[in-house]
Amino acid sequence: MSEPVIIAVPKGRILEEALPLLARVGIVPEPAFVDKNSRALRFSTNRPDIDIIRVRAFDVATFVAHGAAQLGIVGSDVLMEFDYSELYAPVDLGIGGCRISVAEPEDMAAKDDPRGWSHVRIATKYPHITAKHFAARGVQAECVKLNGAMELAPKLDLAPRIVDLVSSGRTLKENGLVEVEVIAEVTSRLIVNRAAFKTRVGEVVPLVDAFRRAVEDQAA
Ligand SMILES: Nc1ncnc2c1ncn2[C@@H]1O[C@H](COP(=O)(O)OP(=O)(O)OP(=O)(O)O)[C@@H](O)[C@H]1O
Ligand SMILES: O=P(O)(O)OC[C@H]1O[C@H](OP(=O)(O)OP(=O)(O)O)[C@H](O)[C@@H]1O
Repeated sequence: MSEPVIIAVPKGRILEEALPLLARVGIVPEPAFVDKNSRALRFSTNRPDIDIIRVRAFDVATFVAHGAAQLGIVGSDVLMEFDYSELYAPVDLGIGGCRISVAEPEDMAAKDDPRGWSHVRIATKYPHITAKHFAARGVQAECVKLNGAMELAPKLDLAPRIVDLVSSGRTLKENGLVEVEVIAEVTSRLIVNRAAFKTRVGEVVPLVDAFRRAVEDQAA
């Protein structure tokens, strides 16, 4: 038998929604996958031809782009940030819904006019998305790269504004910030390594179809 197809899934919040979706596709990981005490990173599934690896959200795209995994589940925010040409994203999975937005302190927003900005300093995990968003209207964005807790930046004078993911808005509110611009809506996508799509077509195409059907059945 050939090597199993590897599906990369993020270990963060998408995982909770990804597990029922995988089950609808007919893929059930071994019990260690959901065992918080397990330190394993690669897991077998009920399908001998499919293994799952659990990696950080940003790394899902890297593993799949380099062909270390053939498929992956990842937020469209990550795809926008990295823009890997080796990735094909054929299915919107309809999970992990949120948006990527610009936010600033409430008191600042009351007097601020985004149309007057010419240069902005932004704390973010997404410097590429941020720079592109502002460059499109001639605003220069100076980014301070953080990996989390961006909401702390304005009060601690690291940067007056942030670009981060927003879902319920609770994190912004509890940190005295308000959303001033939505950059993009975000959902999770199924991604496929372009080379694997050709070289392992017999394994990859039925899987992509199964994910597509699982999403359509859920929506119906
Ligand atoms: N508030 C949210 N609501 C819905 N989806 C979200 C939200 N925050 C993040 N996501 C989605 O989940 C993905 C992973 O989220 P997040 O980066 O918060 O996970 P994480 O476990 O903190 O990542 P890591 O620790 O690897 O940096 C994001 O890329 C995004 O697509
Ligand atoms: O609008 P809300 O519903 O409050 O969600 C937004 C929060 O969710 C994400 O963080 P996450 O909880 O994944 O933690 P992180 O900071 O470790 O990425 C994001 O970075 C925001 O902080």
